[in-house]
Amino acid sequence: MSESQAANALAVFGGTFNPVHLGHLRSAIELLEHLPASELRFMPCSLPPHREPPGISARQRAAMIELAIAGEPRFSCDTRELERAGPSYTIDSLDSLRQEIGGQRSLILVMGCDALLGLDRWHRWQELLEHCHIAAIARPGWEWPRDGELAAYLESRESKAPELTARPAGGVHITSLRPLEISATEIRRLLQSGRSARYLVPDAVHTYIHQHRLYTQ
Ligand SMILES: Nc1ncnc2c1ncn2[C@@H]1O[C@H](COP(=O)(O)OP(=O)(O)OP(=O)(O)O)[C@@H](O)[C@H]1O
Ligand SMILES: O=C(O)c1ccc[n+]([C@@H]2O[C@H](COP(=O)([O-])O)[C@@H](O)[C@H]2O)c1
Repeated sequence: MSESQAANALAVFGGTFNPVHLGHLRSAIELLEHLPASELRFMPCSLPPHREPPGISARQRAAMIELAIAGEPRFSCDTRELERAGPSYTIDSLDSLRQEIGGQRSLILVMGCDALLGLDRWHRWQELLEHCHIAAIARPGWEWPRDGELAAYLESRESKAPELTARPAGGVHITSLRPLEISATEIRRLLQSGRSARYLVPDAVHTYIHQHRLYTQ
């Protein structure tokens, strides 16, 4: 594979993004440059398959992503999960992404290691790596799973970054990036208790949250 093909990898960062914050954004740019990928798409889910429905609409969560990424040409917001009814299963999105980009381009699903540790509870989880690679961001305190089916599955597919960009799918790469201990839960809690979430989210997201009176109850 040529260098230009390798640099053409597409990274997709799925999440509830309720709201998107600087932890997501900084990790995304560091990961994009580490892999490297030519573009990274944030893919907000509509109905999270595995947790309570977010209190605000998927359109509002996507609008905040659009505000957060404005001016960064390597980032975009992929709204395909907003167009589907029912739970936003990642396998369905990967199917649809493959139809869009074809079978040859490297496709890298990005997640935090907390999400990776629950991978064996995802819908049709053992098919995910037929469609994509996984790049997982190691967060402080994270440990590689020691035993069980998931541990063996991940270990047998562990790959270095250049292996992810050299083929379309099938590898698992775990990398430590600058740890920013920010969570959407903490942001919602701050706002619910009347405190400020400023400087944990981009200013434009902060303004949007206040204009739309989000997370106040
Ligand atoms: N500070 C962070 N640094 C790196 N990755 C993160 C960070 N926060 C969340 N992630 C990852 O981003 C993805 C989407 O996360 P999500 O939208 O649920 O954000 P969150 O902050 O974890 O939200 P919540 O607190 O509501 O669970 C997940 O794979 C998660 O592991
Ligand atoms: O497909 C599934 O069964 C599945 C189960 C749990 C989580 N996911 C996806 O994992 C991503 C991270 O989820 P979350 O809850 O950390 O925002 C998000 O894109 C979810 O849709 C997907």
